[in-house]
Amino acid sequence: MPAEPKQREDNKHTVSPEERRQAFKALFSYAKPHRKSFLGVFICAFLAISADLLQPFLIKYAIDEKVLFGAYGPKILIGLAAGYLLLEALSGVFSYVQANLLQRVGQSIVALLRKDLFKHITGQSMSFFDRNSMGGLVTNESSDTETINQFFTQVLFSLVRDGLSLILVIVFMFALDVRLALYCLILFPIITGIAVAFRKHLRSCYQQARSLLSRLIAFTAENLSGMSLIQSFHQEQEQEDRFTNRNTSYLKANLREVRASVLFNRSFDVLGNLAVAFVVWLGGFAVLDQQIEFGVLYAFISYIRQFFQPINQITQQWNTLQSTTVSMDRLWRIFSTQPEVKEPAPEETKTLAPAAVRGRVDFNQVRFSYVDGQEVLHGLNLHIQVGEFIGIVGTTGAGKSSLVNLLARFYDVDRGSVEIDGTDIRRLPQQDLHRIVGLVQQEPYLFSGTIVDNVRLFQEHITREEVIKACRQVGAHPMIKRLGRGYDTKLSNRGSGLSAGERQLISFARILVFRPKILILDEATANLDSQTEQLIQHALSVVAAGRTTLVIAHRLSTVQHADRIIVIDSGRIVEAGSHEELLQQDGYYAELTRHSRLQHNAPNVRVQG
Ligand SMILES: Nc1ncnc2c1ncn2[C@@H]1O[C@H](COP(=O)(O)OP(=O)(O)OP(=O)(O)O)[C@@H](O)[C@H]1O
Repeated sequence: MPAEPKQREDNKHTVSPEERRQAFKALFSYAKPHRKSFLGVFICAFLAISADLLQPFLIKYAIDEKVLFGAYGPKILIGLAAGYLLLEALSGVFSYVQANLLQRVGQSIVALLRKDLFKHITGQSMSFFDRNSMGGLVTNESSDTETINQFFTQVLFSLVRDGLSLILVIVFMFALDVRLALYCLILFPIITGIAVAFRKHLRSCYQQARSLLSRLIAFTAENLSGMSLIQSFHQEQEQEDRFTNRNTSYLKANLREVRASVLFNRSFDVLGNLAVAFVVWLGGFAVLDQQIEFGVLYAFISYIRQFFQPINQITQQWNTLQSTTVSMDRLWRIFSTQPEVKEPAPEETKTLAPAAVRGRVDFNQVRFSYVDGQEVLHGLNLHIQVGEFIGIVGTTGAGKSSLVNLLARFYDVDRGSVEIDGTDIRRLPQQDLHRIVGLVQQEPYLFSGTIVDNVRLFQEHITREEVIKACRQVGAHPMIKRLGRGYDTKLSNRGSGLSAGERQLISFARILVFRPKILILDEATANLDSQTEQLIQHALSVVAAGRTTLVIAHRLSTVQHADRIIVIDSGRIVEAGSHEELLQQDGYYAELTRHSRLQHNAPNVRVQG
């Protein structure tokens, strides 16, 4: 299978208008299954607004027909009062139903979006995680999806509800008096002009505040993860000063935003009162001239007040629309990234039943680079027999991890191939490959959960007994028994309560439980005391039995008994053979051994790395 050329997307890639259109189209596809609920929301909104707007009409009727002055006796008056209360109640009920329905739809959409995003991110290749920071992805998963919720529950809804409300107010005003309504419409472009101008200023305040907040969060996150460094170099005061600078800038930006917002809202109120005065002045003359009735004027004054509210609401959504666009761009960039490591095409796929795999591994003329033009492995050949124990040594940056990363298919080779039992691993479904190749990382990752959960990785079909048996075999049982609640002890924060050696033992037990035919071990660099060292050596011999094993060794003692030791230097295998053979050759490996002995003056010789 020929290697495909690398297509790595640029981190700073900007979203084109066409891509944005597609992004919004994709977003609306999430809303599609909720069409009926949206229709329900809009019907409820329409009914609530209508009930609201009918109230001034009732009062107008009561004034103009002299009901308020006892013209028809108390019965009609009571009837009108009851009608008014009924309209108020209906408006309340429909608003309540509409708000609930809308929140339910918005939350359901966002829950699904979050799920899809999580699935998409976990399906990405390692190169994706090289390019995207953890903090950024967490923001995408949490706040960007939340902004999308606001788009549905605020922006879209406001456009419809307030737009509808505005239209109905205008209709009611025309129904009352065409001339007065026309005068009022003159206000429309003035109000909109002011609102748009103000919003522009508000938007820039808002954007500035958001970007300062992002800076503050990034600074905090960076400091938390580098806390040990800060404390060991006594950098607390410097970091506090830098934090204070950022914090003060954010505070100022926030206050600026609040000032602009208050000014805008108060200006709108003043404008509203001026409009009322204008209507009272014009309408008052019309009442005096007996061109309109007093009730009409009363209703007009009520409507003119309601005229301002929706315009204000709609313009307020502008900020949310802005942040939705930014979030949408960010999410779209992730959703449109396809994993570089792809599943094989159906006609290329070869299934290897994990149980039937023997465990032969071949690296054939492998060339590989993380970044175009900077090759890390240069035409590397390595043929590993079934059940062979291979030690891989070499200085820092030699390419040891890169080699095993290719076998786990975290990345694909640029040229050449990696084969298991003679099958190119690019032809294997990834799920099968990951059952065949097991990995114990340099810093074993532990999830929040019990020891049992961590050994069986939350797979309920693996029994507790199997877990305990595996832990006994690797020698982790006594250590686990000493923990507060034994196998049910809850680990948190990546198992920070356990030592590096203990975490490694747990990850060895995982291997026994999942039984991969090929094992990759990136040995921990941490200094281990001799007792833990013995425990780990024993556990390694247990998990390596009957498996093809590749161990990246940072302590040469770990691989002294390996069937074969591979020495890698600058992306090439420079020596290969058993410990004794390599010492006899008196080449690079012998040099490494001498160097490590001199450096550490200890029986457990180490190589840099
Ligand atoms: N994710 C990455 N993106 C870009 N370059 C990388 C990446 N990982 C490793 N490299 C580079 O590839 C080269 C080989 O790195 P690799 O991690 O394979 O070395 P190593 O022998 O395992 O080193 P160590 O013993 O320090 O783990 C180095 O020059 C390194 O800087």
